[in-house]
Amino acid sequence: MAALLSHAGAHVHLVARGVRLSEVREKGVTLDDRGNVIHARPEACDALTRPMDAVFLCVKSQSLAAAVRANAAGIGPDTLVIPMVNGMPFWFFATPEGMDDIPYLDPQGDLAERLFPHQILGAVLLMTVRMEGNRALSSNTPTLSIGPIIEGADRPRIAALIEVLEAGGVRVDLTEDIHQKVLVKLLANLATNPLTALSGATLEEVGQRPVLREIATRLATEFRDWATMQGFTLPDNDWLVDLMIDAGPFPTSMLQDARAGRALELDAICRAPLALSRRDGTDMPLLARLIAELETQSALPLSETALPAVLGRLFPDTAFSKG
Ligand SMILES: NC(=O)C1=CN([C@@H]2O[C@H](COP(=O)(O)OP(=O)(O)OC[C@H]3O[C@@H](n4cnc5c(N)ncnc54)[C@H](OP(=O)(O)O)[C@@H]3O)[C@@H](O)[C@H]2O)C=CC1
Ligand SMILES: CC(C)(CO)C(=O)C(=O)O
Repeated sequence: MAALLSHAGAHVHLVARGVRLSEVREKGVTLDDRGNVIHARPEACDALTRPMDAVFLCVKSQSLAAAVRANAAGIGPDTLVIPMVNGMPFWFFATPEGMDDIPYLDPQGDLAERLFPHQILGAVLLMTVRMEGNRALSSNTPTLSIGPIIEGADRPRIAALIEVLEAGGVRVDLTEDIHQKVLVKLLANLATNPLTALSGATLEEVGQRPVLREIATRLATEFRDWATMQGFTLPDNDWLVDLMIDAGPFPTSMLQDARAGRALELDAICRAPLALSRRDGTDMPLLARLIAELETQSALPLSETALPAVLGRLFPDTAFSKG
């Protein structure tokens, strides 16, 4: 994002730390989008020191609160704040009066304390990017749905932001229904990410292997049942299977994290939806068992030999583990 926006002429500050900060200071940033290489030199810093027009939060969901705390000086009362993260958003039940507490998403209240609902733009980013050294490798045109999360957002500021994004080559869809769009993405993430981190399967493999496809669609059904109760209409399981097959041999972001031994985004993608479902009187028993398995395994993803026994525990009532 920093490469695209700087390249289009915006004055971008890029916050980073450690080795990454030194690299960005020395070499700038490089985006390679299917062979189209963009190099740019945003202003690198270890924290923002004065209010920005807009702040994109591009960290993993579990790092959001710390990033906002460290960069509070960059967020004035009118700064637009765009959290570009997967998972259940901390702002989902915000009202003009403030943020509602969602388990796991803002444990110390940092986000609720520092951000006003009117300045937050919900976002769903469709982009498949991975870092290779200092280069970001992208395999699709970045597509961003953004939308205010409550009434009363600063429309002229949002229009100016969209102009900058589009000048950078980001396809932007300004939506009045960002809650719905976020849940559609979360349906895909919840049904596939934890399962791929456990099994090592790519999206295509989950769509093709009967036992994995069955688990993914059952997870989606559990989540859809909760969302339906909340008044949302989410796509059906055929949509999910098509998405997985169409994605090809793509390792989800959570599988990439598992392979690299990094922390998984389990709070936002799994634990928070499960807690909400229980709070609202429903449950997601299969998701609960999957979380428990992920929590107890010492190394992820599992080997092909270890996998059947674990899949058997997910479905104690059937012989699915043989699939
Ligand atoms: N990659 C993708 O294609 C997509 C990702 N997403 C979502 O976007 C979000 C970000 O993912 P992604 O970009 O892949 O994650 P990465 O882990 O690649 O990047 C996050 C970066 O944030 C840095 N960081 C974390 N906290 C701070 C801080 N306080 N100050 C400065 N830097 C910080 C990390 O630095 P360090 O290395 O020092 O820890 C790391 O470089 C996730 O929610 C992901 O699910 C959504 C759609 C697509
Ligand atoms: C591709 C997709 C939708 C898979 O759930 C994703 O967002 C991810 O890998 O995190």
